[in-house]
This record gives sequence, structure tokens and C-alpha cells, in this order.
Amino acid sequence: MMIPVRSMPETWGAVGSAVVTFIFFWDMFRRYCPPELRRYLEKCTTRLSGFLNPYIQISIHEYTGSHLRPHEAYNIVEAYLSVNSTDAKRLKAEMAKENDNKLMLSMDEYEKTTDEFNGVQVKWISGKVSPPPRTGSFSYYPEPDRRYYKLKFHKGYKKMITEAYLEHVITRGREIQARNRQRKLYTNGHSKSYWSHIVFEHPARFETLAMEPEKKEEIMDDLLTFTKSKDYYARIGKAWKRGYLLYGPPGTGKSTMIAAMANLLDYDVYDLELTSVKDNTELRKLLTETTAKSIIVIEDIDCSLDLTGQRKKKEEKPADEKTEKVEKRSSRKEKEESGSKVTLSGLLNFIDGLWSACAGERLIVFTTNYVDKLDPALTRRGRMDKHIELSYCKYEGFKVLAKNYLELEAHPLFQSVEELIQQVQITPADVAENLMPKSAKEGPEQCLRNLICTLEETKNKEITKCSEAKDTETNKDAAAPQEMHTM
Ligand SMILES: Nc1ncnc2c1ncn2[C@@H]1O[C@H](COP(=O)(O)OP(=O)(O)OP(=O)(O)O)[C@@H](O)[C@H]1O
Ligand SMILES: [Mg+2]
Repeated sequence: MMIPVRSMPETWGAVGSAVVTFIFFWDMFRRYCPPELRRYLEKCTTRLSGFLNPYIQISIHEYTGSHLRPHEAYNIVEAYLSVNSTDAKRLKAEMAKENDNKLMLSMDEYEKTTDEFNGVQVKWISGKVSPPPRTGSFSYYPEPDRRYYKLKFHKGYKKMITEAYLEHVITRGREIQARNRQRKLYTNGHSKSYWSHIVFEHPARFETLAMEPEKKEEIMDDLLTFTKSKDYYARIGKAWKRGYLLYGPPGTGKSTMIAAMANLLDYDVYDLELTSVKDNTELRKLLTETTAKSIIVIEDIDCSLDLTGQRKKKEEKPADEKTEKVEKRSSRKEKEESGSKVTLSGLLNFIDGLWSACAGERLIVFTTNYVDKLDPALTRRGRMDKHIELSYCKYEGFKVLAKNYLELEAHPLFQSVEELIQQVQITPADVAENLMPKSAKEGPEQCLRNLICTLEETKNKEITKCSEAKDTETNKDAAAPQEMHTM
């Protein structure tokens, strides 16, 4: 018996007519089938395909909404996959977002990679779609393609993947983003948009800070513990923030320490100039605009809160501190009543109340030269968690500065410095100034001699001041009985 064998053109012809027949019947069905039945059949088909396909797919698009806002989740996943797409073969390199100095690798379009979490394998797929054609307008610049990532996993692990795994991706992705980005120093008062920023590149580190080593260790420990305490703060029901009050004479390293803090924690810095803030509403807006992982700094809080429009010069020490304090209070009260300026209560309200509404780790740091001038409401415990005194330079501090500036760890002249530095009050800024070579000819020894000279001069000045003060005291004492006598 002969089996009829169809030629290629015959086969194609049969397939073609089957497709045409299917399209015809499908069209008839769509036109004349009652909508209820159609909906029911569509539901059944979706259910059937869901039943047959055991995988779940989650899409994360680059843009969201009709205004095409960038989707933060996409950037986080991109950062996560830049490190975790180990079996992807086609990668692309782009400049890291917010950092012009770093290349970031990510999966190229239509590439796949697998990731493992608690023994479960998931698949990441990258892709892109073309934007819909524009209607009504013409542009020479075509819209770019819209990229997306798809996460595919077995439906048996839905709970674990959508909860624990995605949380893991977000946490790791954010950490990678933080490592990649350039940190920023924000300042207010320059533009209408409130905060303007520049790249924050301050070389200060705790290691180069002149300070007793134990105190330094304690502060670093405190900061690092804070950054790891997300769960702890959540458990005790407290906002994840910490307040520091840095106080001490000018030139003792308060601002330098803030930079060292930011460098240690990889935080942005918001330098809040209170005198430029119009009122409490503006203050609230500024503070709620700050991002997580940041330090909000209010320098010279004693001057800033007395908002007379102009910041006092530090050198202008009040002739009569008491009168000044009273003036300050009354002027502050005026401002509070008129509501036209930032007030102490506005600031405190934010720290205590609104602050709690802002998620994410934030430090708030106040600095002052005169801690006893501050309103107790501002310094009470619970509001400022840690009070740190930065004081005059001691021998330990000098050794750090000598290492920084002269690359010296020991020198025969160190002994003279040690003896003198115990007897005088000199700020780390002044020590640093002396240790800086003034010309190319000045070597480390000359710098040390310059410092010794300054220390001796300061010591002599202090002795003269002391004896003058003693003389006036004795003169007063001597004059007193005479006056009494003449009465
Ligand atoms: N503890 C320190 N360790 C290292 N360098 C310091 C220290 N203190 C001051 N300096 C040096 O002195 C300079 C001035 O210090 P800084 O601006 O930090 O002082 P400050 O306490 O903030 O002063 P002010 O009260 O006037 O704001 C810094 O640039 C730094 O080089
Ligand atoms: Mg300062």
C-alpha cells in the first residue's frame, strides 16, 4: 500500500488555510458571542494557563505613571544585579547614577541571570519596550526605549520571594547604591528650591582627628551602633534618629568632626543655616525634604536661634552676658508671637514630633561655642542624645597632628612639646597652623620649633595675664579699707 507523501508547498498550504479558518472563526466568535460568555471563557483560559504554568513573574519598570517618573525600584534592582548577576554573559557599563567617577556594570538587554535565596532559585530577565507612538506632536528626538526587569520564580515560593527575598534585594541594592554614589553637601538659602548641593569631598577622618583615643573610639562606636540599630529602634517604637551636641571653643574641631562622621557613615550632610529660614513652615519643609542616611547640621545654634536677621560675629563677646541673654529671650519671644521667624519651639517641635514621621536614619548635630548659653529645652537628655566636648589640644592630640602634618611619630623635640602643652590652652587649629611648613625650606624640625615658640609665648602671655589679674585684685583689696576709712 502506498502512503501519500505531501510535498512542502502542500504542507504550507494546509497550515495556511488552517490559520485563516481559525482567524475567521475567532473573529466570528468575538463579534457574535455574548459578552458574558466571552468573559467567562477568557477567565477559564487564564486560569488554565495559570494552572499549567507554575511560574510567577514580577515586572519592575524603569518608569512609572503617565508622566514617566523614574521608578526607584528599578534603580535599586539595577544596583543589586550589578553585583549579583554572576552568570549573565552580556553586560553593559554605564556611569553610576549620581557619580561621574564610577562605572557600574549591569545586565545588557534581553539577558538572564539566576540568583539564589535560602536555597530557592529565581531568575532575573532584562528587557525593553518601545514607547507608544506619539499622537498629535512631532519631535526630532525619539523617546528612548523603556527598560524593565522581570523576576521569575516558582509559585510554591511566592510568600518567601515577595516578602523576604524582595526585602533582601532592596536592602542590598540600597547599600550598593550608597557605595556607588558621590555624597552631597546641601545648603539652604541660595535658591528658591530650598536646598542646593555640591559634591561632598572632605578629607577629615576620625583617624586624623586630634582627640583622646578613648573618646574617639567611644564616638565611633556610638555612631556605628546607631547605623546598625534599625530593628532596635523599631522594636522600642522610637524614630531612627540621634542627636549630637558638639561644644567647645572655636578651632577645636567641631566642624571637622561632623565631616569625619559623614565620611565614616557614608552620609550626606545638610548644613542648615537657620538665619536664612523664613519661618517655621519653611523650616518644616526643609527638614522633611532631607533624605535618609544624612546628617543635619545646625552650626552655632546659640547664634542661630537668636534670629535678628543677622548672625552675630563670634568675636563679639557680650559685654554683659546677662543682659544679652535677657535680650535674646525677649527677641525670641517676639518672633514666636509674630510667627514670622524660626523659633525655638518650631525647631523642638520638629525634632520631637514631625521628625518621627520621617523614615530612615538621620543624625542631627548642633554645634556651639557656649554650651551654657543654650536654652535647657534644647539640651535636655532625650533630645540631644550625646553631648561631646571638644577642647584644647593635649599631648595625644598633638601626636595625631604631628603624624598628619609632618609624618612624624617620634622626635626628640616631642618632650618639650609635651611639657609645654600641659601648661597652656592651645586649640588643635593653632597647633595645626604651626605644624604646617610656611615655605619649602621649612622641614619638620623647624615646624616643631615654631610650635614650641608659640607654646612658650602663650605660656608667658597667660602668666602675665594672671599676674595682672592678681595685681588688680590686690589693688582693689588695698583700696577697700581706705575707702571705708574716708567714709
Ligand atoms: N581636633 C582636631 N583635629 C584635627 N584638626 C583640627 C582639629 N580641630 C581643628 N582642626 C583644624 O583646624 C581647622 C578649624 O577647625 P574647625 O573648623 O573644625 O573648628 P570648629 O571647632 O568648628 O571652630 P568654630 O567653633 O569656629 O566653628 C580645621 O580645618 C582643622 O584643620
Ligand atoms: Mg565650626
